[in-house]
Amino acid sequence: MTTKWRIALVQMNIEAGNTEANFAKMEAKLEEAAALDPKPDLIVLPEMWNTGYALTEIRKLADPDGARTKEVVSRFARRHGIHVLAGSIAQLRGDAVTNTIHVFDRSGAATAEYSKIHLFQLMNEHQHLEAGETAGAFELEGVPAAAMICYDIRFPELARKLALGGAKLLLVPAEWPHPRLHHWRTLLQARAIENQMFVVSCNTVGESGGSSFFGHSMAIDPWGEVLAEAGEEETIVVADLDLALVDEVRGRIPVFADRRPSLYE
Ligand SMILES: O=C(O)CCC(=O)C(=O)O
Repeated sequence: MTTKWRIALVQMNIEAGNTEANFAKMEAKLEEAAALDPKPDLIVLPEMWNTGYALTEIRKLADPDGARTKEVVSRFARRHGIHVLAGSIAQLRGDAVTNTIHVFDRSGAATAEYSKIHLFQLMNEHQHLEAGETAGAFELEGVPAAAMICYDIRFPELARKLALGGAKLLLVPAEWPHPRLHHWRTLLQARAIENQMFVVSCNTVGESGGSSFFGHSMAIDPWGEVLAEAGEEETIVVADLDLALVDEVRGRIPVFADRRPSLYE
């Protein structure tokens, strides 16, 4: 199993409520990422890329059972032999809408699904979306990985649980606005340092519904070093990770062995 992973983060502007434009852009961005040389092993899309924060009409706009997303992204993954974490989408499930990630492997098979656990009240998510009920742990070609969505990163207990479950790589699609850039950077670095794992985040850019999304998609190593970070424009961020660093850092400062959970759990 290779420990070297090239990851591409699609930092894109989403047009709130315009699913056709967003699907077209997403497909174009996937092709652009696949054309990188060398080509990435994994492409990550941002949060709710199909609809943006068009929450008042979200039931009408959400992808029923994620069918359209699954068909398009699965076909792309298979054609290019690239893993895709299809950001999250607004997904219609019966009567409810969830904020859901789908993961596809190089053969195009859907290998994991995760719905945002913590809904962000400041942007009224709790009034329009249904929260997920399970944590997002999965494997990428034998690599233990995990996903959290945006506001989820404010909950260190969740990241710790995923790390204790073995995750070496945490993937974070987001739609995180100004003025909390310092929260975003600090929280992502903290999750990487305290859990001694890679944290890779993909944010959106642009203005919508009075919010301004700042980008700054990042790849952070288990030592807390920022390997790559975007500015505030549309771009594809590329990061080359060597997952062997996780075991090295965990061996150097044995945080997991030194835990005393009986005193604080
Ligand atoms: O926690 C924050 O400050 C931003 C979270 C957010 O925008 C979201 O979860 O959609």
